[in-house]
Amino acid sequence: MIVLEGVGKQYADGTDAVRDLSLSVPRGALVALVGPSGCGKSTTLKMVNRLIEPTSGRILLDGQDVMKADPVALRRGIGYVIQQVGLFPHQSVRENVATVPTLLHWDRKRARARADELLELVGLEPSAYADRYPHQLSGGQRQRVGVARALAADPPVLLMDEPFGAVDPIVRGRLQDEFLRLQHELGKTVLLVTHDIDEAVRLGDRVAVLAGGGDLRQYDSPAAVLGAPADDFVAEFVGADRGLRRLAVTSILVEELEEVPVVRADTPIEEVRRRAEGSDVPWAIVVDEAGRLTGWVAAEHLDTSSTLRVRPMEATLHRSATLKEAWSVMLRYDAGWVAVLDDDRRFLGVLTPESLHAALRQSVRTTQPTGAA
Ligand SMILES: Nc1ncnc2c1ncn2[C@@H]1O[C@H](COP(=O)(O)OP(=O)(O)OP(=O)(O)O)[C@@H](O)[C@H]1O
Repeated sequence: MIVLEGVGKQYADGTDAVRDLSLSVPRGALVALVGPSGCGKSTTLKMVNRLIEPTSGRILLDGQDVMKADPVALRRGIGYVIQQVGLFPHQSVRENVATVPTLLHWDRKRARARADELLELVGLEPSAYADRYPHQLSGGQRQRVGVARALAADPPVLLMDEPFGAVDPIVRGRLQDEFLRLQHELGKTVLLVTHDIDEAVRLGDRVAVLAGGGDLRQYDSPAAVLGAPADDFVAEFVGADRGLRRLAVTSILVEELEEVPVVRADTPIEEVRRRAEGSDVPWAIVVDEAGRLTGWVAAEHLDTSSTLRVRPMEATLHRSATLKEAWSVMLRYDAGWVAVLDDDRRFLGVLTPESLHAALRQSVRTTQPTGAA
C-alpha cells in the first residue's frame, strides 16, 4: 500500500535526514518506524503525505507516485495524527473531527453525524464532549479527538507521528489498547513513528528499526526484532531486557500445551483414578458436557473419597493470551500450570513453564530475520 523506493531527503542546509530508504507497508498492516532521536523518522513520515518533499527516490501510495498527485487531495486521503494533536482551539470538538468532511463539502448533517459516530468510536460520548472546546479536555481526550479527526473521511491510510507521546504512561497504555482494538476493527494501513520500542512492538505488525540518516537496520516482526536483533545497533536499541519485552509480544501456542487427564463430574471415580494414575500429573481437569472447564480434582482424594470433589480453578487464560499474561497469572496464583480456554471457556490444555519456554523459542524460529547486518 505504501512503497518507499530509495527515498532520500537532503534539507536545504545540506543535512541528509534520510539517505536511501526502501520499505514497503502491506495493505492493512501497522508498521512502526522506531529509532533514536534525529534518525529521520518524522522526515520519512512527512514525505508520504508530502508535507516534506523527497529529494531522491520514489514513494508509491497504492501504486500511484505521490509526487504526481495533487498534494491537497493526497493529504485529504491520508489520515494524519501528530503528538501535539493540532486541534483548532476555537472550534468545538465536533467541528474539529468534521474538518476533512467539511473540506470535502459533505452536507452539514452528514458531517455532524460522522463526527459523532467517530467520537463514540474513540470512547468520547458525543453528548458530553462534542460541544466542548479542546482546552476543556484532558491530554488523553485530546489525543482521542486527534485520532477521530484523522479517521473522519475514512482514509485507507493513517500516518501517526508519536500519537501517544504527550500523555503519561498509564494513559498512553490505555490509548494504545484502544487504538489496537480500533485498528482490529478498521484494518487501516498505518505507518506509525515512535522512539519508544515498547510502543513499537506493542502496536506494530512489523517494526522497522532505523539508525541515523534513515538507515534501515531491521524490518521484521516484533518477536524477531526482540528475539533475533540483526546487529549490535538493533540489540542495543531494543535493550538488554528485550527477553522480558518478548513475553509481551509472543502468544501462547495452543499446540504446545500439555495434555492432562480430562474427566466429567459424573465420570465414575474408579475411571478417574485409573486415568490419573496413567498420567504424569497427580490430578485431572473436570469439564461439563460441552467441554467447558468446571474445575479440577486432586489424585490424593481419589483414594479416600467416593465422590469427586471438584475444586474451582482460577488460574485460567484465554487462548489469545501473551506469554507475559501467562507468567502474570502463574505468579498471581503461584501456579505451575494454567488452564487455557477458548471463547466459550472450553478447555484446550494446560500451560506450564516448559510450554511457555517452547513458545518463546518457537516465536523466533518461525520469523525469518530479514534485516541488513
Ligand atoms: N528543516 C530542517 N532543516 C535541516 N535539518 C532538519 C530539518 N528538519 C529536520 N532536520 C534534521 O534531519 C534529521 C532527521 O530529523 P527527523 O525530525 O526526521 O528525526 P526523528 O527521527 O523524527 O527525530 P525525533 O525522534 O527526535 O523526532 C535530524 O538530524 C534533524 O536535525
